[in-house]
Amino acid sequence: MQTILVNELRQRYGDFEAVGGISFEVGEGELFALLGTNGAGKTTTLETLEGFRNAGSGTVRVLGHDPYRERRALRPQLGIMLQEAGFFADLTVAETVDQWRRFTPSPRERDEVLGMVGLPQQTEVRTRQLSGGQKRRLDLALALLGRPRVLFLDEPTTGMDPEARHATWKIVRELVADGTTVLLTTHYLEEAEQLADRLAIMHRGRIEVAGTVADVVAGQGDRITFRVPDRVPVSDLPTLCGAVADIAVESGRAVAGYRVQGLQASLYELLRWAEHHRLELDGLQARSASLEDVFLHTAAATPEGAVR
Ligand SMILES: Nc1ncnc2c1ncn2[C@@H]1O[C@H](COP(=O)(O)OP(=O)(O)OP(=O)(O)O)[C@@H](O)[C@H]1O
Repeated sequence: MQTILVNELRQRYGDFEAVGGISFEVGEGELFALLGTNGAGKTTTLETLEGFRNAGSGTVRVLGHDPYRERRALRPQLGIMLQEAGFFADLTVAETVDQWRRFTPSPRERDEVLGMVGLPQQTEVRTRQLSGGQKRRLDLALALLGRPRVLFLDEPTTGMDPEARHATWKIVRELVADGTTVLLTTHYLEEAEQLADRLAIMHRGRIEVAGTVADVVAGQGDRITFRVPDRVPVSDLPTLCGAVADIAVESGRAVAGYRVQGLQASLYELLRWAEHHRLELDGLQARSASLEDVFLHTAAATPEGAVR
């Protein structure tokens, strides 16, 4: 049995289809990241899995349960970190945790969860006085109180400084190593690269690409870029193993960018061309595709407002 199963899920808000028939599965102890452009439908998908919304159509299962209809059975096994924290501003951190402990079966001790998320010094601070990153950490502490089998994290590290983000990644890695299944959404591609066993990139309600980071990046080609030399008209730039240059302007200079299959042969052609024309190639870079390249390519493929 898959811990999380989504099959042909569709969700509408009135006439607007926010999720347009997506499918994916997450196995026990796996971390799956949902990436996507703004408004792609990630939170709507997460809210459906968390049992806050009934599936418009399609099938959704978490630990074998329908999360909306069987919420009562499922809820104690879930940890949920929403995008916006909803704390009582006048309660202290300790009071907030204590209040949540009352509603949680066999909860972790207060000191244990605050220690896990790195807030042991803040017990007497009122929640309204916490920084944005500390609020996210308190939110994570509350999601971990019930030792969840499945953890939903909606942009868990937004507002955190790099140190807090790395500390949070460490906590999440340890939870996954202990067998917790995690579904997270993030806008930080590095977060997905660091944590995800598998990921999916959503755009306008659809999953455009999915797999391991290596799967997703494979087949995207490598990148060669350089500043176009002043005396070379753009129309005279070479093709590299059949690839044509895309021209971008950076700091007032034209930059040629090629998406090529296989760096070595393409670089060889480029360097031979430069040698032949006695050109120095400023800012020459050659590298493999990154998750960011795939993300930007996916977002550009069907821009907002375009008809599919
Ligand atoms: N309650 C609602 N009523 C109407 N439209 C909504 C509602 N909630 C979300 N939407 C719309 O549905 C689409 C998907 O929203 P959703 O919040 O799921 O996207 P997201 O991928 O989480 O976006 P972001 O990365 O910006 O948080 C958006 O266009 C959003 O404006």
